[in-house]
Amino acid sequence: MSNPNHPSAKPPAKVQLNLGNLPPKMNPADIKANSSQYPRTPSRVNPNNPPWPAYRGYHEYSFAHATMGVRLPTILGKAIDDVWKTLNEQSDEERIIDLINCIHRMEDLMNDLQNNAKLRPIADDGAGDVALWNKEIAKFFRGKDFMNAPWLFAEAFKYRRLRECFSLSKFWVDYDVFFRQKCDTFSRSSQAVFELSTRFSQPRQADSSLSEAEIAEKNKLLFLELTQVCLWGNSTDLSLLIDMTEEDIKKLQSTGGDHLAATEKNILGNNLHKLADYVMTIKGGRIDFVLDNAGFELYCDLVYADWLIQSGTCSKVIFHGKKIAWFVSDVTKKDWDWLLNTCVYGQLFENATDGEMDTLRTMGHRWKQYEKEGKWKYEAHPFWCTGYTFWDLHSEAPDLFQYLSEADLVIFKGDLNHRKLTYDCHAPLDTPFQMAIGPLASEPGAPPVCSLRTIKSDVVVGIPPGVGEKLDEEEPGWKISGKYAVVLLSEGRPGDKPQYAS
Ligand SMILES: O=P(O)(O)OC[C@@]1(O)O[C@H](CO)[C@@H](O)[C@@H]1O
Repeated sequence: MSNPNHPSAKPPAKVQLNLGNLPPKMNPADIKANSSQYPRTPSRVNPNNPPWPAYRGYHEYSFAHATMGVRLPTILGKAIDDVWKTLNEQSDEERIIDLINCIHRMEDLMNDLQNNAKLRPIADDGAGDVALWNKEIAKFFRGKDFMNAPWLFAEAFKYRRLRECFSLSKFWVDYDVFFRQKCDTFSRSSQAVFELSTRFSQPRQADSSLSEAEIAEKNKLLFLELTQVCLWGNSTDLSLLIDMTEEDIKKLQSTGGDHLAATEKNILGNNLHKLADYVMTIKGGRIDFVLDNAGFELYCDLVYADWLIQSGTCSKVIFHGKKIAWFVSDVTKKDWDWLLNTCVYGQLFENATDGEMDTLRTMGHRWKQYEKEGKWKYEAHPFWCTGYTFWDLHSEAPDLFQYLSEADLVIFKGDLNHRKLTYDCHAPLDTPFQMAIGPLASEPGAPPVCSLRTIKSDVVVGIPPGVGEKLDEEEPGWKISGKYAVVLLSEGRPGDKPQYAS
């Protein structure tokens, strides 16, 4: 038997080798990204092991690290301030005490975040998504904490825990800690709001002097510009830009023609023209938006969707929003209603002229009419607020997949949706979009999918070789600045009948 106490069982003293002529060591991210075992074969892929290596909070080189360590506690701190503000406006003791308990639960969450606690099951608050959350935690994240679970799951988990702080209360179940901020960004966007309303409030008139070919060409050009308005409307999301001045916002939201021509250069993966060619073939169809941010971005989405209806491209537009307050600025039904009603009845913009206010009201009335007639529909499937990526949409939410498969096009807005489409992992920059989104491109019945995304976090795919590498050298912050974008299109398999495991 070997004796562990014998001197020969001790490890040898360290031998120092002089290795000055060997090539330098790769950093861990590069080792993983270059490894030949990626992408993982489908049977080895799961939420803790995406096709390429996951981003995790402890990866100091990634935006995940800054988010988990600094952004999330800051966002939660501001949310607690918001609740105190609400509490100070209350008079009923029972409601006050109930709200104080919500604050205590938020403080517990802050404590868990700051001390990197393990991810625990979601408390049974009676909501339909609890089983799905707890199944995922039990299967893939047992013993994982906020920093070593994949960033996407850990971050989504934080927002579901925040929901739990209120869903366990008696009076505050639907309280949205971000609602005040969301309304505020819209009211601070007056210049861009009126730039669009003064152009688009009047119903579209067909120009009888033009030939069909000329009308088609004009339509295409307008579509190209409106798509850019819709794309860049995403650059002012609240979670990154909370402390922006009015001037900063104006610069980002500039919607003029020259500005758009210049910004097309910043679309690094650019299927914009392919998208336009495809959309021009749709007549009286259905386009779905998987929404991102409330306020100004939603307003741009609505201007875009209004054109899709008026041009005859669509007879129906479906907007997919969130059931609960999510990632600070995501659209909920309350945000949707607020925007439509504020356009018609609001007095948000102190310096606006009566004429400008009229244009906003005209558009608001038309939009509400679309909703009444069923041309526009707001939906909120619970799957959008889970920790699953869209690689699991087909298997975990077959009803939603079936519904999306009936659309002529599904447009996913923003950074978070893009992360979910691509499994939020370290895929090479030139990975084709179809490959990066997996089943949502390859499953029978997969609809045509477009990602309109200003780049605000690490995962980037679908860009030509060499472009990202050059930016890495010249502008190391390019992946989080929101200055660059992608417009990527997957054709899907729309002709094929969806199939589900029995
Ligand atoms: O989805 P959006 O509004 O375009 O961007 C959201 C964002 O600012 O916050 C997310 C969560 O931290 C990141 O994916 C991204 O940086």
